[in-house]
Formats: sequence, C-alpha cells, structure tokens
Amino acid sequence: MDKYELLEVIGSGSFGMIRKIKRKKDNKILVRKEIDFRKMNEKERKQLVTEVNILRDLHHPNIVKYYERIIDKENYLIYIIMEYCEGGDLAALIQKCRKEKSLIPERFIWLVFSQLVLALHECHYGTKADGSPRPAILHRDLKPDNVFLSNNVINSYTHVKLGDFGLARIINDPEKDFAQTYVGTPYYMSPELINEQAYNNKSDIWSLGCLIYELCALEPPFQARTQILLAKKIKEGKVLDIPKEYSQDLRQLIKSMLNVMVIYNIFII
Ligand SMILES: CNC(=O)c1c(C)[nH]c(/C=C2\C(=O)Nc3ccc(Cl)cc32)c1C
Repeated sequence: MDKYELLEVIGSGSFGMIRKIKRKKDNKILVRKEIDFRKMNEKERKQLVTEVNILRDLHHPNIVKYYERIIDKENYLIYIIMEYCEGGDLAALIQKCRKEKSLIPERFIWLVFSQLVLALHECHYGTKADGSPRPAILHRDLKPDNVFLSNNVINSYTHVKLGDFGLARIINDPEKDFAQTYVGTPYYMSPELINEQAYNNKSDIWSLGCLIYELCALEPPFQARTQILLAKKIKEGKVLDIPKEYSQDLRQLIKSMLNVMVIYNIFII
C-alpha cells in the first residue's frame, strides 16, 4: 500500500468501507474498498473472490474501473483499488432532492437509465477481452447506493457507473442456470425471489425498474414495515403513479420493467 497516500473515508460498500486514496506516482485520485475477511465464513470468502474476479474481467465505461487488489494477510484485509467517481452515489442525490422537495430532471433520469442498460448488457451478455464468450454475471444488488456519478451536476451530462459487485454471481446459462439464493436490498426484491424461485438476469431489470421509479418518485415503488408485507405488495405489483411532471414514455418504461407477469413469464418455459 505504499504506492498510495491514504485520504478520507467517503462511504461504505458491501463487506467494507470505501476510502479515497492518491496514487503517489501520478497523484491520480482513486478509491480503496477495505474488506476485513477475518470474520467472514467460507461462503462469504468465496463471494469476495467472485467479486474481485468479476470486477477484474469487466471493462466497460459504465462499470467502475478495477485497478488492482492488495492482500494484507497479517491483518486479514483485502483492498480493492477502483476508479474514483467524484459525483458520489445516486442514493445521496435522491436524499438531497427529497430534502429540497425538487424533482430530478427527466433528461437526467433517461441518462441514468440508458447507461445502466449498457452496464447490465455488458454484465449479462458481454464477452472476454479476446471476444470469446464468458458466463453471464448477475449484479443482484442494483440500487441507488451502488450507482456512482462522474459529477453531481444533474443538469449537465454525467457519466454513470455501476459499482459494488459484492453480491454479484456468475451464471453459466442465464436462460437455464439460476442463482439459488437471494441477497440484496429487500425493497428491490423481484417477484420470483418472493416465491423462493431463483434469481436471473431479468431480476436485475426488475431492480432497474425500481431504481428508475425511485429517481422519479424520490421513494421506492414498494415499501412496508415488515418483509412479509413488502413481499405481499411486490407480488400484488400495485405501484403509485410517478409525479405528473414526467412523460408518458417514462411512465410506460417503468411499468414495463415492473411488470410482474413479464418477470413471472421467465418460469413458464
Ligand atoms: C459521501 N461520499 C461520496 O460522495 C462518494 C464519492 C465522491 N465516491 C463514492 C464512492 C465510490 C467512488 O468514488 N468510486 C467507487 C468505486 C466502487 C465503489 Cl463500491 C464505490 C465508489 C462515495 C460514496
């Protein structure tokens, strides 16, 4: 770690905190995700290896760039060095707009949607650097906290980056092979997960629908005091309309991603 100068802690990701760092050779600002694997069980350690391998093999302008990983065995720590996203995460932007009672401009929402579709397409259908096929990657925890911005000026172009693959999963055949256990944010849990069915690439699209809805409404589409009530609301699929200021196109887009039957159809094969 003597290659880097440690700066302030700027957030937390799955399994560890995020620290801003400066690369000494060229003063480039990066981030370091610090993970203490001392308390991790075997399954969590395997998931950590998966996260690093996935990030190392994913190269796309809308996915946070991975630089290297550093293992500090003496202190049971793994450091993942990744690109710095000056605009922070979408969760902070939503919280700011909710506090100021100001809607997020529709143009910005389409910008976020289009870039996350490109990021998910790379995950689900991308190939290796030499163009050869590789197994699909499910993110499984797409939420505002895991989407980062190159800048936080919502009226100008911003580069959107999908980050934190801490719960991601490699799937050899997305049409047949399913992840067997659900992880991630209950608010964005897709219907098939509620029926103890398996998670697959279309579940990431459901989560994208929840995220785009939340950018419009400044709150998640499904909320409840308990997970049981939340599951009931998600299965019912009833969602309050987004503010009237947004276009019919955006309304229809969200409706198509939060279409329970579309998600269920993947099991009527
Ligand atoms: C208050 N914190 C921030 O504004 C903030 C900023 C400016 N950047 C971040 C986070 C990341 C960042 O800048 N690059 C990242 C790469 C991977 C992951 Cl999991 C997180 C980050 C955060 C949380």
